[in-house]
Amino acid sequence: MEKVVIVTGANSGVGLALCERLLTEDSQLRLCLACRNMQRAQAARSALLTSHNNANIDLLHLDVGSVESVLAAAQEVKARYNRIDFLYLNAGIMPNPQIDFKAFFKGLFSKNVINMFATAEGLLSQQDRLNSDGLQEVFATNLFGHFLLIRELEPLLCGTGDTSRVVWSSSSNARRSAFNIDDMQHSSGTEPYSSSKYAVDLLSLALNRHKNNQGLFSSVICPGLVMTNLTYGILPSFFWTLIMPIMWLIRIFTNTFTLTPYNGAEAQHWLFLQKPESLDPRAKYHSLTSGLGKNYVESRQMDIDDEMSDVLYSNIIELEQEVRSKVSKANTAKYGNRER
Ligand SMILES: NC(=O)C1=CN([C@@H]2O[C@H](COP(=O)(O)OP(=O)(O)OC[C@H]3O[C@@H](n4cnc5c(N)ncnc54)[C@H](OP(=O)(O)O)[C@@H]3O)[C@@H](O)[C@H]2O)C=CC1
Ligand SMILES: CC(C)CCC[C@@H](C)[C@H]1CC[C@H]2C3=C(CC[C@]12C)[C@@]1(C)CCC(=O)[C@@H](C)[C@@H]1CC3
Repeated sequence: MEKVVIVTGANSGVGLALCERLLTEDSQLRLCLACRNMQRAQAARSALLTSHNNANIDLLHLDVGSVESVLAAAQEVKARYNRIDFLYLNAGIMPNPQIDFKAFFKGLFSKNVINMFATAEGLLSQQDRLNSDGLQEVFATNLFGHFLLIRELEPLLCGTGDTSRVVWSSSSNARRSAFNIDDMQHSSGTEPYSSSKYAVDLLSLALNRHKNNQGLFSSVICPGLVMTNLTYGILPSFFWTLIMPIMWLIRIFTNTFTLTPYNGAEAQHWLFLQKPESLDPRAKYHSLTSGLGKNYVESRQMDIDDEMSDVLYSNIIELEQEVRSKVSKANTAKYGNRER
């Protein structure tokens, strides 16, 4: 039977490279590119079809940062497919990143230098804002929209008789100290990216606890530092190209500088080939590239605990209920009590 695979944010970077790799692995796939911009999605589809001309590639309009878009996209998915084998939750943003150059130069001469390059700890801050649903944009995009999508697609992910998999794109930048359970959207901090990725780690653990018995398995990956639109938002692409030899040098010491989207998609590709029962719910699967350019995957234990992950799960379910009731009130105001 053909596998149904959905990839969010599939039109560029690691998501697009993953699609390419999955089609090379399994030419019978039914692959769905879930993107917010249909022109870019169409371009990605055309690019994939040039190397895989008989591939089954569908497009889906999905803005994970918008509740209305997630609900509409989920309806469309349920109309098109009767099960989902893999849901890659890859879309992500890091808006308005700022580098703390003072901390960078201080870090260069400290014994923590390798960790600094691998995790960017203490180097980056971002400016977040509220979106039109009244949610913090980074939280809404990197976490909540994807969670709502899973909830909407539960009939296709849970209890279909087969196992289904969700694979979250987290980061080695995820840090417990950037996350506050009393402010899960990170409305009053300066590290919304790190906070949202730490919340992803917690949520994946909770999903496994709540859904494994229904056949749904959740995993978390980090693609390493990859040259994509996300990193070109931190420093311009010409600068990254200029310092590429330095990056290859650093790779010898950290292995986390995967640098190309193809290398970055190693862990997502590897997970596609694994049996869900063999995976560790407390592990993050890292794409790594050695100094000699060899790709491999390493699982590392996440800094998470059951209690916090359970509290976050309940808080997010609560937020989901609030959001749903807002949507239903807005619909009643717009259409009256008529069936829609
Ligand atoms: N690059 C890196 O070094 C690292 C990346 N990651 C994670 O990997 C994932 C992929 O990022 P990467 O490939 O690097 O970056 P890109 O910016 O190249 O890709 C991000 C993708 O997500 C899409 N996207 C963003 N916001 C939304 C939205 N609201 N709805 C739907 N799609 C959206 C983008 O679409 P559009 O083209 O329309 O903007 C794009 O296709 C992210 O989750 C990122 O956090 C983790 C660690 C390191
Ligand atoms: C290498 C150069 C000489 C100088 C680059 C300094 C910084 C801009 C980078 C050092 C570590 C990088 C890093 C990220 C962004 C760019 C750096 C801060 C990430 C935060 C990008 C997104 C992620 O999710 C992380 C895994 C990256 C961790 C390392």
